[in-house]
Amino acid sequence: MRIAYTADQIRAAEHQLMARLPEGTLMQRAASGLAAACATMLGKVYGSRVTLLVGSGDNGGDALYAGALLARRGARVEAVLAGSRTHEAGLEAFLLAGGREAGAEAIERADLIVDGLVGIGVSGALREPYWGLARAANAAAAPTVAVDVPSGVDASSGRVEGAAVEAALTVTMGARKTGLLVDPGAALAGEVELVDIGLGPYLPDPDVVGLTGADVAALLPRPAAESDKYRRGVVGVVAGSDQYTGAAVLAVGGALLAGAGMVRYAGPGEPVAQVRSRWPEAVITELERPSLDGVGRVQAWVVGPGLGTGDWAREMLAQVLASDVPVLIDADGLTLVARERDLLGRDAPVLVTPHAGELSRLTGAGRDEIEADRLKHARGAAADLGVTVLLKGSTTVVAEPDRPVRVNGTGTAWLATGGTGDVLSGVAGALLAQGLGCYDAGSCAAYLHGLAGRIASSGAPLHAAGVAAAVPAAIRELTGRSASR
Ligand SMILES: NC(=O)C1=CN([C@@H]2O[C@H](COP(=O)(O)OP(=O)(O)OC[C@H]3O[C@@H](n4cnc5c(N)ncnc54)[C@H](O)[C@@H]3O)[C@@H](O)[C@H]2O)[C@@H](O)CC1
Ligand SMILES: Nc1ncnc2c1ncn2[C@@H]1O[C@H](COP(=O)(O)OP(=O)(O)O)[C@@H](O)[C@H]1O
Ligand SMILES: [K+]
Repeated sequence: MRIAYTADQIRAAEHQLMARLPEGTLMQRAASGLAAACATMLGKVYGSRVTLLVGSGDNGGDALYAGALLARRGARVEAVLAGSRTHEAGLEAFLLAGGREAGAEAIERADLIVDGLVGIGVSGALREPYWGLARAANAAAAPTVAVDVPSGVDASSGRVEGAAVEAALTVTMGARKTGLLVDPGAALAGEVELVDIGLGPYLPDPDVVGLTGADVAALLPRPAAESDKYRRGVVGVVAGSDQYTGAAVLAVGGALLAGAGMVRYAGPGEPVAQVRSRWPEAVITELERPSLDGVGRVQAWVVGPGLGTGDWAREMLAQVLASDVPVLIDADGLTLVARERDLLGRDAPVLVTPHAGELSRLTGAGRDEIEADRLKHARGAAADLGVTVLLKGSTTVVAEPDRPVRVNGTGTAWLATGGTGDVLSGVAGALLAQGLGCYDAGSCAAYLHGLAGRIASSGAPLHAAGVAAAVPAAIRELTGRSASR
């Protein structure tokens, strides 16, 4: 499990630890970890050119002490002092070790840039001259190592107001920061290396959690020797319409390939014909009118993709929600719920899977605002609606009241293509039907879907059906062949 914390949580832990240690100990630990990471990146330290961007706070102090260590190993280290003041002891140590002060032009001659402008103490958009230095570092040929967080990224949310440093590596102190796991911050952090400064015992429950492949493998249901198709989990899919047939095919495919024991599909003539020809495995009910009578028992429903938003769709959604099993609502289902919130009043669990535009419809917040602070809006919606919210996008986040938000970064931007969300709804539905709760089903589905996207893409365009087809390979990659007994 990768865990991360807000700036406030880190500060509180630091205070407790600092009270037990001689002054400056933590910064020395941070600086030696940082210097070691820079040395690895440089390969050869002696004779290399390192430029430090030094802000007015302790983030700059970390950079200066690390710069001193590199200077002692023979690097030519220059420091651009950007703040109205500079960490005094750090600067003294730096100069004593042979480091030199320089102007912004030192950025261009560097082999490596160290971004110590601002860390967890950032507030708002970078001000000048930090802003200009961040841009110059981004434009330079040399890679940048960010100290603690890339300057300009809000450590607690991943939010970026204005410009931020684009790091090749972020060396983060004590514990990961939430903003390193959530876009846009995550995308700017590059690789993230954690330096242990002894904070562990003082850290509270994490703010956010990222599942690893091993975590997902441990959570994924596997068929046992005595399994049968009913006990493995039956998913019901109510998706597609005469106008949008593909959504039905893709959602059913996601469910089948994510390990459902059986998939029941119910819909009108056109999508039925498509699903029947594409997935002979599905058990299909062709509907003359919007009714679940005679469709049979399921352990979870997926409702909404391509369903439309007219009376038929509304009636199907209402009937699905009147059942006593978990329901995943996506796409058009979310538009209907946004119009009629009372539909969500049910006892059994609900997982909603909006993208930012759909969440905007549900909550009234602007789409850009949601994308800038995904955590806040997913958390807020989960609390307001009393459901589990899986917010899709470049970082997918899964929020449920009173639990750390789960974040997923396994995807690829190639997934931003029509229909991939329909596949995700099927995958998550299959996991719900197999007995996972909304929180686990949502976060495991996001992980598998992202991994399947990477497998399907392999650096080139993918299509949604290809993502569904790659789901078994994603599961195999996580669990190994032993899973298939
Ligand atoms: N306190 C400690 O013992 C430790 C601190 N650590 C380092 O200290 C950092 C936190 O230090 P600070 O609390 O001094 O805070 P920072 O160094 O992150 O930033 C504070 C300074 O940045 C300026 N600033 C804030 N927002 C700005 C903006 N938008 N544009 C321009 N300037 C801005 C403020 O005026 C302030 O002077 C951590 O990120 C980490 O790098 C680590 O060394 C671990 C140990
Ligand atoms: N930039 C991106 N990086 C990674 N994944 C992305 C990105 N953009 C979209 N995705 C993923 O692609 C899928 C798109 O789903 P959705 O927006 O519902 O599309 P559709 O309705 O066409 O199926 C989601 O799983 C989402 O998380
Ligand atoms: K920084």
